[in-house]
Amino acid sequence: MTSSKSTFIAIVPAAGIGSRMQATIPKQYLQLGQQTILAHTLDCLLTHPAIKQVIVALHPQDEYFGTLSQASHPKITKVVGGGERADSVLAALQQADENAWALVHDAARPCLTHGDINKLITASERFPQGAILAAPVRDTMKRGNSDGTIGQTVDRENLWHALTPQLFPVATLKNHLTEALAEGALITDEASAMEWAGEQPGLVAGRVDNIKVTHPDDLQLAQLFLTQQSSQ
Ligand SMILES: Nc1ccn([C@@H]2O[C@H](COP(=O)(O)OP(=O)(O)OP(=O)(O)O)[C@@H](O)[C@H]2O)c(=O)n1
Ligand SMILES: C[C@](O)(CO)[C@H](O)COP(=O)(O)O
Repeated sequence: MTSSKSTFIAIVPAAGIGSRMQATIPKQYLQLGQQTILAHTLDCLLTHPAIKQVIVALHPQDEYFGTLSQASHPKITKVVGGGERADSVLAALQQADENAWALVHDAARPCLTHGDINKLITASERFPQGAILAAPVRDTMKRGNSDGTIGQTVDRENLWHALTPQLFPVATLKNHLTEALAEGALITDEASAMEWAGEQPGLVAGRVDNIKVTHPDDLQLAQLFLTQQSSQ
């Protein structure tokens, strides 16, 4: 359980290639207004007063990070990421203070706000096993058949979109993630590693504009959200 005396670090998995974005460069380095997607994400984390360190996992052949003004920030630690997002997160956890709490946040989510970070940190005082930002599903959900037809309607009661940051104790997350990956478990977010180990992280309702830039049309949406945020 976090307290006002807890130490918080951020982990930013930024070692992906952004294949679904169909861009000529990794999507985290695409321009979003005045700076890149990753720069926006780092600015939010670097300026939050409770975050003491930001560990960024980079692709081994990354040739862009060094061009960011944030690269020389004293709070930044770089690590080499892995083949999957979970491997990149684990590489960062290896460099993290075992007594700290880690806010793991996708580089590809540049619209994160301090308000949502504060909400997650405050809520985690109620969730000793950690918690994640999430958004309740608002549409009727369908599971499709391979032929393109509707297979079934999925009950959307208590169905959430998992967002990031996801906040967990470094030592516990590192142990569970290591074991889950060694067992070949499918781990697409930090909470799934904790759930794999039998933990029950908390769900904290977050902003729906905290989108993950994944497909080409997400870029314009992220720009709109950032413009709206800066005018508030
Ligand atoms: N081996 C990987 C794969 C992904 N990521 C990071 O995890 C976040 C979420 O992953 P995703 O949106 O899937 O990014 P990509 O893997 O780059 O996208 P794609 O799946 O379209 O290739 C991104 O910030 C990405 O940089 C990472 O650090 N290491
Ligand atoms: C961590 C995450 O953003 C939560 O929704 C998501 O699982 C990342 O998935 P991706 O396929 O690695 O983008």
